[in-house]
Amino acid sequence: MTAAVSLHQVQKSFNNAAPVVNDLSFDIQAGEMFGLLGPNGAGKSTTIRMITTLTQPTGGLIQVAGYDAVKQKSSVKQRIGVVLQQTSIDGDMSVWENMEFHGRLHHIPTKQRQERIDRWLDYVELTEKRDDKAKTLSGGMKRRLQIARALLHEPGILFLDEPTVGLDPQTRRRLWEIIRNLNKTEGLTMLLTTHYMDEVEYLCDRIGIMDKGKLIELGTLAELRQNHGEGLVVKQKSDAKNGQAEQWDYKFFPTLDQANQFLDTQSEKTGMMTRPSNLEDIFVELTGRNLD
Ligand SMILES: Nc1ncnc2c1ncn2[C@@H]1O[C@H](COP(=O)(O)OP(=O)(O)OP(=O)(O)O)[C@@H](O)[C@H]1O
Repeated sequence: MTAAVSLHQVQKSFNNAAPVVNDLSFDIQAGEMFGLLGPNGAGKSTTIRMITTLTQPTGGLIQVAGYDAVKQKSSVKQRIGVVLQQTSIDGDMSVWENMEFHGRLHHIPTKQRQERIDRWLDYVELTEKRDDKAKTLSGGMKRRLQIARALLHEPGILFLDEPTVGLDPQTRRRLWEIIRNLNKTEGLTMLLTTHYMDEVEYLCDRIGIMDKGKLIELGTLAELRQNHGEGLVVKQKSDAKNGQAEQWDYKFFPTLDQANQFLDTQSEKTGMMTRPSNLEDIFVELTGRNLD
């Protein structure tokens, strides 16, 4: 079976400097919701820009729906929808006009275009705003408009770069539901990048963790927890006096039971506790860093 997206030893350098994406290989299967997680500067946006044909890799092979992302750009573009951080909507055009303009760019015939505009505006709950100027929309509504617009030519694969960055928790939840439904109900294959752990935990079937241009971990959350340990003993290193941040030591155990047993054997338990491990613990373990 051909993967929906396939990267093989992909590399990207700017101006002959050290690569910002290095030897990156992974596949995304049709219907999968894949999350690329990493701190700022890890190379996530560059990766998504290469897969969506906006930036050319300096090495390796990228295939999307079986087409080469360098040599068969237009075939790739027809099959993908893209919502990047800097994707622009025209603030002086109405919501409907933004959709119409995009539909015309894709040469979608009039009747089909009107039907799809209605369908996707309804899907992202913007029908009531169709005649409002885009600049009057809230941040969450703008993001929903970008998603509706990216779906107008009915791509099979959707790319979302940091879809909920800068949005308040309630607005993020609402977007998550839309994104999840697009994958689970509409069957879209999706790649999203984020530096939010909860976003990945909630939405993604599989997770790739990137750091410094490299893929350092790949699997389902359950697999990552199994690999690193499902139980954790946490010990406070110093208290949070004088405005200092609390510092913690973590020790992974294969299961929570084993973490509990370890704690029982300790004569001095002050400042120690056990809990199930999560993605953030694994990320810190792998990179020695917290995500901001
Ligand atoms: N056009 C460019 N020219 C030179 N360097 C670039 C260019 N685009 C990105 N970079 C560098 O590549 C590295 C990776 O950036 P990238 O935006 O891909 O990371 P990211 O993981 O998406 O982070 P963020 O969440 O901040 O966007 C950074 O060091 C960045 O400065």
